[in-house]
Amino acid sequence: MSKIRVYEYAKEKNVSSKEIINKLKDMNVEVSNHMSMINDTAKDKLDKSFTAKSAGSEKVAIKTGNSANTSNSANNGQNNKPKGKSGGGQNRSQQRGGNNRPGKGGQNRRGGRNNNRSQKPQQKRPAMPTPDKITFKGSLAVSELAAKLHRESAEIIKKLFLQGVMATKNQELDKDAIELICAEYDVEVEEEVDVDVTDLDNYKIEDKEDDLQERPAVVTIMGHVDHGKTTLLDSIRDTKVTEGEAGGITQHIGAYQIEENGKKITFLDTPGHAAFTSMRSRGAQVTDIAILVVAADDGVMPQTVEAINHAKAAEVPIIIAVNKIDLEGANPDRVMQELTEHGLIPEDWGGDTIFVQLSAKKREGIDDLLEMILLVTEVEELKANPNRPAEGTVIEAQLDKGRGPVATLLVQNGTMHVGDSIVVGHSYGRVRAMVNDLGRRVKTAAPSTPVEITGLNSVPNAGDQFMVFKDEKQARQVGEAKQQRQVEENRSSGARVSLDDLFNQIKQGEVKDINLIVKADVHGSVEAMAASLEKIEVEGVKVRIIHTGVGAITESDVILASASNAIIIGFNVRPDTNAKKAAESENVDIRQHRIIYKVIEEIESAMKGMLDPEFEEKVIGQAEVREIFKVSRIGTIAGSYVTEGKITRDASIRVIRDSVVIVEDEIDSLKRFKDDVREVATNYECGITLKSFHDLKEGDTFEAYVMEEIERK
Ligand SMILES: Nc1nc2c(ncn2[C@@H]2O[C@H](COP(=O)(O)OP(=O)(O)OP(=O)(O)O)[C@@H](O)[C@H]2O)c(=O)[nH]1
Repeated sequence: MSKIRVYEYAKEKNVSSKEIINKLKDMNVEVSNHMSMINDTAKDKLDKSFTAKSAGSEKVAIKTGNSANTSNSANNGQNNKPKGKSGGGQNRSQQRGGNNRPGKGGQNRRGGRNNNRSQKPQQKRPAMPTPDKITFKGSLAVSELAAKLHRESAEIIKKLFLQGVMATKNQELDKDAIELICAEYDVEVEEEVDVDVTDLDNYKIEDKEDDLQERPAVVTIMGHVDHGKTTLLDSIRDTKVTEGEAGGITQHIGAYQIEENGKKITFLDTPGHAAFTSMRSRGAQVTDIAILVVAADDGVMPQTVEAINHAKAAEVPIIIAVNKIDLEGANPDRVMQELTEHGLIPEDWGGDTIFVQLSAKKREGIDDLLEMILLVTEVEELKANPNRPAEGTVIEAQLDKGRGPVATLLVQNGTMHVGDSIVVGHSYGRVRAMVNDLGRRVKTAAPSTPVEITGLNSVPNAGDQFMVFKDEKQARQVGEAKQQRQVEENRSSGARVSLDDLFNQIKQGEVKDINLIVKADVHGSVEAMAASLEKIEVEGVKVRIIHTGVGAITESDVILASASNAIIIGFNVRPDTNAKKAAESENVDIRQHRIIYKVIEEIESAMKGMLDPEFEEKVIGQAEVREIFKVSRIGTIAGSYVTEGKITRDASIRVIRDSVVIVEDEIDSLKRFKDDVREVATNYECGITLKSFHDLKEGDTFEAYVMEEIERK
């Protein structure tokens, strides 16, 4: 038995030694380098793999009609046989001999075929085995499908033709056509779909039927204005929540849970159907049962009908609470009658709608209502798997000054634990602390439980989906990808909210919340302003304060504004240089004010479409105070250096100290040396005195601005 070294074999086959080493490794034959010996068994295997390979390459040769090349390359292989190794193994000489002895073609298929082919090239193409399965993305051209099936395009074209489809080689075939053709060859087809890493649906865990357990119903109370939604929610909470929970302080977290006959019911504590609908518009379905409150003295009103339609669209069972039956003018029968017109027919009248008569104010009939809720819950067979990572929906979220982003989450499946890694809408983090509706810290939250959590890196939106990930790293990756996606979407949409076109965007339904970032010089102002701004509501559009802070407007404020489509309000503070640049490139609107009511007025009138800025402030230059001269008769002269733009005699001046506007004033005198001048340009020194403010300090900055009339769009 003779042996051959890797490099020799490689040379013989006209391939690199590396390729041979890899092939041997694939065959589990250990070789250390190109000098290693290949034993006979391994060589046999290698020979076979080369035979198979060359059979495959023949297809190409035939296709190009260049059969001579194929034979040449076979010859080359022989010619490259290492010298001095003539005894180079019987195997080799046998194989080579195969070429010389066509009659024994079976020993060397390649050689045999080559010879045959040179006689009858058209017939000799070997059929590559049809694959068991092919994969594709989107669509395939006929030629691509042919290649995947190891067939000629003509064959596929013919098959298509027989199926009544006229196609050319380059024609794109859709999924159906691909499947049809593959079915003829008994080949399985799999469509490769790009997985969207930001889509939480891709991470959803399917529960086995056996793992599902009963869960409490999540109930929303809807109805017309003043029909008693809040009173009903309050009376349910007051009568039930504190029972057995002595000392429990109810807390408004957007939802609460009560217990009736040993069973829990979760109420979304957001009166009106606004929450219900806005969540649904985000694709979140949190409600299992809708309670429709109708005042017995008022009957069916426009919002009652709206509520019915929303509940029907969401395919949520409706229980009618006929409220205020304590009133003299109460007429429950009329309510029932009116509701039949909307397909809600009481059981007594042959329908299947549950009606409960109650007085939310007098707390009568509450137990009946709860009993009916439990009944519907049973019928609906509401289930979840508590033994898996949690997922659900954001009920409410806001930024808390002390605790950072705070979100009330409704766990809809699984159980949430403190410490869980979580992705919530576009934010993510680890559940730092969980508080229930009684204000108590809890460690776990089972299905249908509302909990308030902290630990997120930003404020999510109501209606956002959340999901707990077992792997913290994965949670972070998904969260970061989602955040990045949002930044890109906002950037590409280019439709940043600016106060000037806010009204149009509201009208077109593009804006539902106005996100604001509030920066001010002192805590008190931030708080006062945030509180007043949050109260503004025009046409159902609300102000949402997503971030507040004390100090200059920074680049990170601008980036946050850009990512969340927010407007920045600076109260007595300015953007620093980087923030200015970022705001320009990111197209973020920064509004600067010195009087609180002006801020409120501006936002409110912008929302009403009445923003009418006829004049706009234009900053024309900046100067740095380098030296202070106190002159008894004149006051304080600020020896200044113009760093940007120009300072003009008639400009208004803001004095900025540590990024905070400390005063606004007028120029009293502007001098170059001893002369009064009308303006001083960049890189020139000048002496400035102000009309009323004299407490200037070295390092102060003068910002010069003029009011310019602007053209309205
Ligand atoms: N007599 C009587 N008055 C009630 C009853 N329920 C509510 N009210 C009164 O009706 C008025 C409106 O009640 P709310 O609970 O604020 O009504 P609402 O539907 O939440 O109203 P909006 O929040 O404005 O949509 C209040 O003055 C309540 O005291 C009731 O059962 N009987």
